Amino acid sequence: MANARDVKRSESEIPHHVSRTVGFSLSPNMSFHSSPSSFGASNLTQAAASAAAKHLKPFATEDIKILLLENVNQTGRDILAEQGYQVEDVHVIGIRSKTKLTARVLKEARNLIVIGCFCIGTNQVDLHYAADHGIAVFNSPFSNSRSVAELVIAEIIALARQLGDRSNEMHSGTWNKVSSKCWEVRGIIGYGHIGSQLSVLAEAMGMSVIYYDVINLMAMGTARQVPTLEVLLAGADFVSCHVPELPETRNMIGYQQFEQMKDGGYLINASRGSVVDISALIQAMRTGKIAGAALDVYPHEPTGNGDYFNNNLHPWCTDLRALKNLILTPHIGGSTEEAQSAIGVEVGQALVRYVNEGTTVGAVNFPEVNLRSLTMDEPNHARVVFIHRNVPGVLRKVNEALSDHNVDKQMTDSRGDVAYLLADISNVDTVTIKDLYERLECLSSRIMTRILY
Ligand SMILES: NC(=O)c1ccc[n+]([C@@H]2O[C@H](COP(=O)([O-])OP(=O)(O)OC[C@H]3O[C@@H](n4cnc5c(N)ncnc54)[C@H](O)[C@@H]3O)[C@@H](O)[C@H]2O)c1
Ligand SMILES: O=C(O)CC[C@@H](O)C(=O)O
Repeated sequence: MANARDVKRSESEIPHHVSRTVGFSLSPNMSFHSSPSSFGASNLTQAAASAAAKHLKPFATEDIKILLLENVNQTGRDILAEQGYQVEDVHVIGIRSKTKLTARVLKEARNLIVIGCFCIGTNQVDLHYAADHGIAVFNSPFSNSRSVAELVIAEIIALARQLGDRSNEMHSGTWNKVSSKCWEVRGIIGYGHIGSQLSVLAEAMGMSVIYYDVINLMAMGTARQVPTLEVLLAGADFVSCHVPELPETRNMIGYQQFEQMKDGGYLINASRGSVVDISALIQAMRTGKIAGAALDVYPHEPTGNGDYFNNNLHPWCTDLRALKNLILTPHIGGSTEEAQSAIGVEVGQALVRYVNEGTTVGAVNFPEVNLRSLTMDEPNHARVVFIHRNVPGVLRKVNEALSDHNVDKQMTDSRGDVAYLLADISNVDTVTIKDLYERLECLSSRIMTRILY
């Protein structure tokens, strides 16, 4: 396939109103998606497969868009394309927490300009590689925080009263009315979007809240920040983890940390599976050091629903399943109708703004750059998006390239090695845009150029 990241559609393909008001990208020299050789190969096997496939066309196959990553062979592409499917390197990918977009995968997505993580966590994407290749990444930073906090509150009460075990016993026909080791609740931790939301709910229930965070954060209500993780572990009855997956948070709660917890304390992890050492948890629960735990996330999670703990993927599966007063949920912290709908709107809108207007507000790997939207009243205007290496002298060269145009407004910012420039120019036509595009593409600092008009 041709590298169509900067060459999206022939101008004649773009309806006039779309190119003007929505600003689909880009250059007037566009159009060639597949090299002639892509469709030229013919051998018997392929011809037979295509002929067989032709019989099976139950619907408008051209409505089906297929994303092929990781260098799928051209023969496969051809068979799918013959069906009328749109086999493309897509410009936009939407994922949740399971799809791993590593550098190896992203390398194959040659047209990709933006990734939408329809969730909070972005650890599944190589953010650095993406930024370095001009690919913006958006997420929804707090649309499911409330849902996670509510789940954790439910788990605190369920663990303190051993509700899971009592319910399981009743389901299997056993009446076991006990009050031993069943408590009213006191104390918790964590302090980002979710931790602070949890803090508010917990205080409303009469719990006293202490939290530990690597940065100083304003306490909600009467919550109190403690200076170290050790102090927190020694002081909390319920330890609830709400940190991102980072090298520093890997096995943040392990053998030593369980030792530092109160005798008969509880642990809840609804952040990422790498944060808690599962073997250490199993030992702490077996010895009675930990009276109960709730896990929503695991070191390795499946890509879809179905068999999980039965497949012996994890050496600790059987031990974990046998433990009493352990609540196991399948990564459902943020899975409520309200959260999913809000995430869909938030990330969907961010993607549209980025693709149509170049706005990076909310991006997790780019500097935040925004310009007032172009409107229908501004004919013959274009918006230049120039993503480039953050090195000296680039702006002078960009402004030289822009100097044939009237620059109405311009904004630039950098984040680490990558800088992002937006400029609105007027008095453009397809010839001058093409020329400008080519001049910008020739700059050695260029990562990606888009011109929206
Ligand atoms: N179970 C689910 O369905 C679900 C839903 C949403 C989010 N999550 C996970 O929860 C995580 C937290 O979400 P959030 O919205 O509260 O994130 P956030 O970024 O708002 O807060 C994270 C907090 O952790 C702190 N932190 C980072 N490293 C730390 C360390 N080493 N020690 C102590 N504190 C540290 C940060 O300073 C920050 O205040 C997300 O990254 C995501 O992985 C899970
Ligand atoms: O819905 C998901 O897949 C992820 C939920 C959660 O872990 C998040 O990061 O928002």
